[in-house]
Amino acid sequence: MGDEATLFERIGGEPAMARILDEFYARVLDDPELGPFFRHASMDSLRRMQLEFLGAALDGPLGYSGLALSHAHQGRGITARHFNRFTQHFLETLRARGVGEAEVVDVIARINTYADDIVGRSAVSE
Ligand code: HEM
Repeated sequence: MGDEATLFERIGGEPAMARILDEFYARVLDDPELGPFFRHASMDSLRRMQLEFLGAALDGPLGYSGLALSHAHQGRGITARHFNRFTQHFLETLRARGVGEAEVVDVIARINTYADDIVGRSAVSE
C-alpha cells in the first residue's frame, strides 16, 4: 500500500509538472481576463511555489514552503469566474501534455477544494 505512486508521481513528478506549469502559466498570461492579475508577479518564483504546492497537495513527495493560499490571494478581487477559467486552463494543459483522463479528473477535483481560499469573500456573489 505505502509503495503506491501518489497522484503527483502518476502525473510524472517534478519534471513533468514543471513543464506543465510552464505551459499553463503561458496560457494564463495570454488570457485577457487573467493575465492582468500577474502583471507585477515574479513568475519564476510563482511557478516554483506552485510546483511545491501541487507536489504537496497531490500527496507528495514535495513540501510547500509558501504562504497560506488564503493569504496569498486575499484582496486581489479574484471571482469564481476567474477561478473557473484558471482551472479550465489547467485542465486543458494537463490534457495537452498527455496526462491520463483519470488523473486529470482527480487533479481538478483536488484543486477545486481550494476555491474558498482563492476566491475573495466579497466577490463570491457573482
Ligand atoms: C486552485 C487554484 C490556485 C492555486 C493552487 C494557486 C496557488 C498559488 C501559489 C502557491 C502562490 C504562491 C504563494 C507564495 O508566493 O507564497 C500563488 C500566488 C498568486 N496567485 Fe494563485 N493559485 C490559484 C488560483 C489563482 C487565481 C485564480 C489567480 C488569479 C486569477 C491567482 C493569482 C495569483 C497571484 C497574482 C499570485 C501572486 C504572485 C506574485 O506576486 O508573486 N491564483 N498562487
